[in-house]
Amino acid sequence: MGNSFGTLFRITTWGESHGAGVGVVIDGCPPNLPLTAAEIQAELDRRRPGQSAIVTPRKEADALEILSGLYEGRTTGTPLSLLVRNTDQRPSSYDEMVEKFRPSHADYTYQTKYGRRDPRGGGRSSARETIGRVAAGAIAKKILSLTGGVEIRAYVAQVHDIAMAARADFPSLAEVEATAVRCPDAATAERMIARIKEVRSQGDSVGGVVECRVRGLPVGLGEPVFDRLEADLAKAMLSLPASKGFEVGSGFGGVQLKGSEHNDPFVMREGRVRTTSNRSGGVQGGISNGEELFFRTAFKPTATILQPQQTVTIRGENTELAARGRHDPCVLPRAVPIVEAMAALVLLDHWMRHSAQNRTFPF
Ligand SMILES: Cc1cc2nc3c(=O)[nH]c(=O)nc-3n(C[C@H](O)[C@H](O)[C@H](O)COP(=O)(O)O)c2cc1C
Repeated sequence: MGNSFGTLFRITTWGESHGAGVGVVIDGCPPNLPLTAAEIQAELDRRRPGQSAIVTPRKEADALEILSGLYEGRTTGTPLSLLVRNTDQRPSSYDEMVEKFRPSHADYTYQTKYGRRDPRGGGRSSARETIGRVAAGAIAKKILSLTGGVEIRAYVAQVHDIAMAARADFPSLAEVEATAVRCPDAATAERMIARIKEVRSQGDSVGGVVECRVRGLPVGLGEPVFDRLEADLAKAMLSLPASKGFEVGSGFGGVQLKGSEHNDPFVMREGRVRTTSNRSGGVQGGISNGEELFFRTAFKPTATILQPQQTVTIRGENTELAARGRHDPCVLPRAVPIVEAMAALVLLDHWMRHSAQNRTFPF
């Protein structure tokens, strides 16, 4: 229940923030894929805490161990089990949270639903859970790139009220990784970093928007009804901690246009059906149309802030909480590889479904 994602390329994540470790079991990975721990580690390093001055200082190497599913450097087609041990736990930072609910975090709802919870760092609600998603997503990304040259690029497009100008070309990975905030526009990135440092010094936090673009997708991924490509992407993105909004293509902005302004005209180009604009964001009728996939995910300001806030105890008493512990003043820079991983998981799963239905039989 609730800990698995996907249909043919299926993952189950496990583990808590301050338990022994976190990880993922991947079912359905094709056999014979060349794979090393180092390739997966590269993606985990983009997600890990302590990587820059604007993220949580928790010191975790997030060193990956592959426990199963790999033999002589290639996948075997059997379940892959990937593990990252927790090393820098300081559960005493969370003593107050045993009794007091952090406003806008998961404490109250978990406590009420289950009658008990692991208050050390949020337990399962901690973003440490996303390590398993990023590890599995690294494998999905590799398969997608080998299969059809699919490239997935997420980046921070907005922090608080600082937004980068819309960009026509596909940003390179080097541009995204060039600054600690992962915004490919260097001047905007500087302003974002300054804002994050400013709110952090006030014991406060800010949110923002991650944009994601995918090129090299074939026409045909997705379903016309419930499992529409954008519906599955929306679920993937809204399943991330702190995400609050999802839009594909023109999104909410599209409501300001008329149909005549919003439609993407078709044109024949180099023997292929293309569109001259992309307000659809690469999806029409729930199915990829071969244009660039484009979607945006909004993340709220980090819930745990170091200022005193009004709250309630588990015994129902009004009280105040000034949180301690190590927190991200803005989750956006670390959310980038997580968004890419979830996109890869959705796209590979739909690629496998599409292949199974449309390419298996000789009629
Ligand atoms: C990369 C990343 C890092 C996060 N770091 C923190 C953090 O340091 N402190 C915190 O309170 N929340 C953090 N969060 C968000 C919480 O996990 C999330 O707000 C909480 O689970 C409640 O879920 P909700 O905000 O979706 O309702 C982070 C989220 C992401 C994606």
